[in-house]
Amino acid sequence: MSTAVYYSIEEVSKNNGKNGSQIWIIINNCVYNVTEYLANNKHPGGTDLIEEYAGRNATKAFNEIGHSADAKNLLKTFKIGELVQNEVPEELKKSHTIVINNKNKQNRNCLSTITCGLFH
Ligand code: HEM
Repeated sequence: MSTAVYYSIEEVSKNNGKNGSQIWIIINNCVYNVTEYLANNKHPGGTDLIEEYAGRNATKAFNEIGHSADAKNLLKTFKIGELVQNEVPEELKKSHTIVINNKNKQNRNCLSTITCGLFH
């Protein structure tokens, strides 16, 4: 059973940290809520670098820095959903698919898995 939640680019863009909104970012085809992470000043690269992508696609920036496996694992903990399929850029559809446990879901079915092209 799939528990994936899908967001449109438009919906993500509303969560840009302005007017008290949360801060969501897109990396690959997934949506992450980084509000708390930034509020607690936890990013080793600084808050500003991520804030620049608030409500937007940060895939290129995230990948180009060459983040560690630890950083990618941390990122997974912020996942709240995925982009609606017809909005996933073509080049990202080719990403390899991995299966991860989605710990953020309210759903008690903790074995339910979702796919996300996070790693190559
Ligand atoms: C929520 C998304 C992100 C998470 C969880 C994250 C996490 C991390 C972590 C754990 C590190 C320490 C080094 C490592 O383990 O690779 C790091 C470093 C860094 N990150 Fe991110 N990062 C995120 C997004 C971004 C974005 C969008 C940028 C944009 C350019 C960025 C730029 C950097 C830079 C420049 C460093 C190096 C800092 C230094 O060594 O002084 N990060 N990030």
